[in-house]
Amino acid sequence: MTIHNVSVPPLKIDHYTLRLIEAEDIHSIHSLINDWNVVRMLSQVPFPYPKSLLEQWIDSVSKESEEGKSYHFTIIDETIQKIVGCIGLRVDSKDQIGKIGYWIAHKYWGQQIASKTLQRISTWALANLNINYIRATAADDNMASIAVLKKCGYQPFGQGKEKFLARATEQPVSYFLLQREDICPGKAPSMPPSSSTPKKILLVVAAALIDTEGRLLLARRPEGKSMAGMWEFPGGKIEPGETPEAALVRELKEEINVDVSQSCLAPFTFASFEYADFHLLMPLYVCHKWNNPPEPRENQQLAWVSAEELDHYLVMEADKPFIPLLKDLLF
Ligand SMILES: Nc1nc2c([nH]c(=O)n2[C@H]2C[C@H](O)[C@@H](COP(=O)(O)OP(=O)(O)OP(=O)(O)O)O2)c(=O)[nH]1
Ligand SMILES: [Mg+2]
Repeated sequence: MTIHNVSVPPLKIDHYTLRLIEAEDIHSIHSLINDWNVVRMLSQVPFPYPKSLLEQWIDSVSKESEEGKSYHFTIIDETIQKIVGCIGLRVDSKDQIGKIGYWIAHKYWGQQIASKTLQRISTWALANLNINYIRATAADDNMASIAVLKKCGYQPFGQGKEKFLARATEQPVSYFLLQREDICPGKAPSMPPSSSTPKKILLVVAAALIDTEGRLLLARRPEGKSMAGMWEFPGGKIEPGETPEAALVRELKEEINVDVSQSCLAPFTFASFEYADFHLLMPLYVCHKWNNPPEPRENQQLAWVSAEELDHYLVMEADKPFIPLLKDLLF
């Protein structure tokens, strides 16, 4: 599937840059991680940490990142041009979960590097990888890490015990989970649900563009939008005074540079779905004819998807009932 070809630009946050770990990083990383203060909080790392073992690890994670199985980054502080820690996650595509881990060198503790970079990588991962959740584990005596996870929106979801190699014992640990809904840019905290306050109805219009090979176009909500990383049908909100068809013609031009005429939009079905903050009412049109090949204008990924492939895409909750109908239409 196309969605595994993730390009990984260096990620920036304040004066920190996260870039994929490279073989040459070994000396800096080894001098920073081979420290009891750091290693005692990492379950998989022995102490002392032989350089040869680190070399093997860097080698294996470099291969894994080419295969889309894991993404491990060095954190560089640009003001001093030095590596200050590492952060990364392993992707479990079957369960659509990313398992995250990080450490910051002892001399750089107290600068909020972990929370800034955890926030950055979590937002990137949920928007760009084939995952729905990120899971983290912290030793119960790692108060700093637990505070970082909570600050970044991770929710505790259970406890257990894990072997910590450096301590040569099992340690009690807490598990944390971050869901896409926990990252919502610009969203005001929602009021507790109340059955007496009706939700605002949001009118949105969307299109299933179908090409001559019988595939339909999905777009991925880009980083910065709510529910980033979920796949949807191109379209958007109907503005006051607009007809749904006029809004869809406008949205298709704005989002994917496609010219369609209103007469080529055939009403297909609609979604009526209650989200936490609003009730979505969204007509879906089918369209077979347009000008200009679709191109992403909002930094979103686009994918032409066949009926067989549809189930592999994480579509917006409201769109799920469309899938069997569209499969019937495409076959
Ligand atoms: N376009 C689109 N929106 C959908 C789909 N399914 C679904 O739940 N939605 C929701 C997500 C959003 O809450 C809302 C549409 O918002 P949007 O962000 O696309 O709106 P827009 O294009 O006007 O963008 P913006 O200017 O507000 O950023 O409808 C879908 O298949 N397509
Ligand atoms: Mg839109």
